[in-house]
Parts: sequence; C-alpha cells; structure tokens
Amino acid sequence: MGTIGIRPRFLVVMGVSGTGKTTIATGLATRLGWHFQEGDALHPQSNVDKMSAGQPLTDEDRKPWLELCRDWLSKEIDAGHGAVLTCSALKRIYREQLRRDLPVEFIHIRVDPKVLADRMTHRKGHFMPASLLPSQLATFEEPGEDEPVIHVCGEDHPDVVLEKLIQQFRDEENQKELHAAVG
Ligand SMILES: Nc1ncnc2c1ncn2[C@@H]1O[C@H](COP(=O)(O)OP(=O)(O)OP(=O)(O)O)[C@@H](O)[C@H]1O
Ligand SMILES: O=C(O)[C@H](O)[C@@H](O)[C@H](O)[C@H](O)CO
Repeated sequence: MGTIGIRPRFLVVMGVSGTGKTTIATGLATRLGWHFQEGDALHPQSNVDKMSAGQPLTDEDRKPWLELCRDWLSKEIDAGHGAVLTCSALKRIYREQLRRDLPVEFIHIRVDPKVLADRMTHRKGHFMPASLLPSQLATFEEPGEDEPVIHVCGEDHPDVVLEKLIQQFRDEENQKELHAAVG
C-alpha cells in the first residue's frame, strides 16, 4: 500500500491531443507519489518532426513509440512502484500493444472537440499544431466495455477530476477489503 492507502497502479492517461493528459497524469503522480513519464518525450525525433510539419502519424510511425511506452510501463511494474504515463493510445490495437501481458489500466479523458480546438489554438510552446486535431479525432477509437478503462470528463477543473479518480481508487480498495473479509 502507498502512503495514502492506495495500492500501486500502472496507468496510461489517454485521449486525443489537448484533452489534458499531461495535466491529469502529473497531478496523479504528484498526489500519489507515483512515477510519471511524458509519452510525447518517447517519440522518435522523426515523429515529432512529422507532427510539427502538420502531418499525422501512421500505424508504422507509432509502433516503435508504443513499444518504448510499453517498455517504460513494464520496468515500473517490475519495480512495483505506482506509475502514470501519458499516451494518446488512439486505437484499440495501440492499447492492446501497450498492455500486452501487463496489468496496465487506462484513464480516458473526454473533451468536446470545440473546446479542444480552442485549447490547442491558445496553447503555446507545443509541437502539436491545432490543424492535426481533425485527424486525431478521426483516428480515435472509443474504448470498448471489455477494455480496462476509466472515463473522466476533461472539461471539469483538473482538481475535480483528480479528486474523483483518487476517491474511485480508494473505493475500489475498500470494496476489495470488504470482499476479502466476507469471502
Ligand atoms: N481540465 C482542464 N480545463 C481547462 N484547461 C485544461 C484542462 N486540462 C488541461 N487544460 C489546458 O489545455 C491544454 C492542454 O493540456 P495538456 O497539455 O495537459 O493536454 P495533453 O492531452 O497532454 O496534450 P498533448 O497530447 O497535445 O500533449 C493546456 O493549455 C492546459 O493548461
Ligand atoms: O498518436 C499520436 O498522434 C500522437 O501521440 C499525438 O497524439 C501527440 O503525440 C500528442 O497528442 C501531442 O500533442
């Protein structure tokens, strides 16, 4: 158990660009004392160059990047330390690659596309141009019921999202303890 009674989890904060993945992932890592990795920092330079030039990535471009993301998660799992990674994880096959043989869970941040367009237009110092938002939205595959995904509303204040997530983690711990005591 961690310092505030929450067992280590291995989370990918996912969603199209501008949904607030970095904001939520760093907030969780700080509050829970878990390790954080910015998925964007693992992109090969060729991917960053492509996106900066306004070209969407292909499955082939994303494959080696997703493997680096999975390697990071795998190392954290071996170390047993709670960990949070940001990664768009837009398609089911990408999410399957990330969690292959690993106890990885996803937090999907939903935001209305109009709000996203506004955020991306006003964001400074980021390589991702707002012009790539339509391709992000077109590529995105809604996670299925069978995928280990928690959905959150990315239009709420980040503090509200973080409070709800941590409460949900606590509730799940309590449920488990109850089952163990009863069963
Ligand atoms: N809940 C929120 N409400 C309002 N603004 C937010 C919220 N979360 C993030 N933002 C703002 O939206 C912008 C995008 O946030 P952030 O960089 O965390 O998203 P991201 O999903 O990591 O983006 P990318 O994948 O493109 O790197 C930032 O300017 C951030 O301050
Ligand atoms: O799969 C992708 O197309 C990429 O990961 C993008 O989503 C960006 O890296 C990220 O969102 C930065 O804005």
